[in-house]
Amino acid sequence: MAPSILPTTHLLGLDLTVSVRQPTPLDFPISAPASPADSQVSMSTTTTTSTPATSLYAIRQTPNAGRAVFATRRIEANTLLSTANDLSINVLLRDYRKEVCAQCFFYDRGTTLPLRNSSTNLVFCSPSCQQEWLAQAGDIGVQAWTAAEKLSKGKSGEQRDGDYDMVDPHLPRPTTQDIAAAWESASSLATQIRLARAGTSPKSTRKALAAALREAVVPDVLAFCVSAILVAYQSPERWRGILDLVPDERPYHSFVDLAAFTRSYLQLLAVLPDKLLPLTTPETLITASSRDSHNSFGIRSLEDEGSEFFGYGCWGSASFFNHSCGPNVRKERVGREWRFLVDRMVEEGEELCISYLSGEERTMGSVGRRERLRGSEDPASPQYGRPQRAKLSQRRLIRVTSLGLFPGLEGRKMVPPLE
Ligand SMILES: C[S@@+](CC[C@H](N)C(=O)[O-])C[C@H]1O[C@@H](n2cnc3c(N)ncnc32)[C@H](O)[C@@H]1O
Repeated sequence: MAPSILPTTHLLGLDLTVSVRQPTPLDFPISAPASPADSQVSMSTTTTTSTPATSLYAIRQTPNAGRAVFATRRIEANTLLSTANDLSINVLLRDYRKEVCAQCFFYDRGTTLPLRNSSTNLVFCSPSCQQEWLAQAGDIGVQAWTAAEKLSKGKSGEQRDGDYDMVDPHLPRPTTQDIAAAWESASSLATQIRLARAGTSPKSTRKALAAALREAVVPDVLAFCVSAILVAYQSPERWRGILDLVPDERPYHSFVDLAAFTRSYLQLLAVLPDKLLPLTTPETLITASSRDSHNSFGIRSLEDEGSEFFGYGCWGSASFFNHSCGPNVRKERVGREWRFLVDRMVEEGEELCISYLSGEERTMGSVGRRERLRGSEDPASPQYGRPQRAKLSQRRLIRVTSLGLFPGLEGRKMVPPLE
């Protein structure tokens, strides 16, 4: 039966121009590099087609929308298709760190949660969530998050990079060459910091380390990088899941964004536990950004149509659904899991789609939705016409609101919801 591809495109009149990536085997070994990889600024760009363990659907290549999920038999309405419990890279926005449980993302309309871990500054809704988080993080995770928290808090209270928050979202996205050059230019400082950490350091290398620590911190970017490095270190299987996702070769939405990542890299090189240093590399961080960009799900409040955007995360197994504005699959977050349920009866061979939109976007007109789904308004850009996922980046959303492009939505409580 012929697959029904791009239902939304027709509904919205979108002119999507998404290139098809051929599935190829994974080429990125998970093991730590033998030596610091500061001169490697490449990312792994291959994807493979996973085989889900279900008789309900299969993932297949489509002519013009990459891989997609197709029903392999008739499925009744309200059938649970899959449960994604493989949260890997994720960020809980700093502004919400006292209000959202770091384990199950419970949120009670802005109430500060009762249990706080003093070294990481994370809060929990219950002792069991706290214990579960600690067990999953392990000693190395606690050490890494403690080090990041110290950096974010700074000696004189909270540090914020003003430029980062205020950047114009319409600035051009860095090209792949810009990205390679930025990471390359961080490499000599990185080498010095590594030498200083190894204790074989003349004064100049110790200075490099001190300089990295004096730079302004962007806590949410730092958290993204810590999370990525920990996934790469602790969960080879989940990291492979990340590698399997469709990459965005231009994941940084501005030069300020790119600089925040290279700076976070140097800062983390200066403070993370020794064991994590072999994976604290441009390759890890570029790979993480490139996969996160089109594959993250927003983590939102469960009430008020998800008006509170707490953060975002990658659930590798959930990232093969394409977007439709008339989806036949609905998604529900239950704690750290996503559940996908068929909304109406589907026939064998039908494409199973979710909506990438949420909150206010669901009630937007087609023009507004089309704008939200476009990666770029520049037809020359490879992002042009590409549907973008939720967060696409919380960083961008925060800036959009701070620039007042959504009048009345200023302030972090009113970040415009995207999914
Ligand atoms: C989360 S991934 C979905 C799975 C993806 N197609 C793959 O091959 O892995 C999101 C990406 O899929 C593509 N996509 C999703 N929905 C689409 C649609 N309705 N039409 C065309 N491309 C779509 C876009 O490239 C988007 O960036």
